[in-house]
Amino acid sequence: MRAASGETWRDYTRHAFVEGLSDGSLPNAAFLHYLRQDYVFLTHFSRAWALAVVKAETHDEMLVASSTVNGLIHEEMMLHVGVCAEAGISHDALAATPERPENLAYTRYVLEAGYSGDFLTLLAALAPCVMGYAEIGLRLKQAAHSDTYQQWIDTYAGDQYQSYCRDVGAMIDSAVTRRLGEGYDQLPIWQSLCKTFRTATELEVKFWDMGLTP
Ligand SMILES: Cc1ncc(CO)c(N)n1
Repeated sequence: MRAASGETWRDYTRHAFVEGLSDGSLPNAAFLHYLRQDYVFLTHFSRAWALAVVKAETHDEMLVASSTVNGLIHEEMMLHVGVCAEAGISHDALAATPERPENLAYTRYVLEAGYSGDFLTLLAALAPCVMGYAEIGLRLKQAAHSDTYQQWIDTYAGDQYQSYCRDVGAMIDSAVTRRLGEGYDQLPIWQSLCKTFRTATELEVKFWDMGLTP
């Protein structure tokens, strides 16, 4: 799916916002604005992963989907609450953040994939988020020339997040072959799943664009 998304994957994982996190040149106001939007994003994104629990077929799929829901709500969202609290933004203020249209477009796209699509369509819409941030986190950990955004980088490069990413990847692989068989990439449905993945990746690019325009 990543290979089929072409340039878009690079636009997402090498975005100017990401490079600003890496070298510390990202203005703090842009970072906090992004974090506030991302908190709202994660609220809806957790709901979309909860739909994956509902649409799963096996206990293994349910285990991975429910762990992801748990990680999003108990860990990733709490990181945002903590960083914002240090910057003087209360939990109430964070929850009251007005949602930007770019944010709304992305999360509702993913939720809609879950409401009207099957399990694989939902996973194709969810995958760029988890996979992309894990990839960005690892690269920045190796390349970062500044410690300004170290906590953010460490979160996504850390063992916990990387292990979520591996579990989700393995679960997607087995969910695809379970439903479509080994020759999955010869089927028309595969093209449609790749298109969903690519659209979600484009919406990640728009999310970073939004981050740069507080
Ligand atoms: C927009 C966006 N994509 C991916 C992640 C990773 O969970 C995130 N926190 N926010």
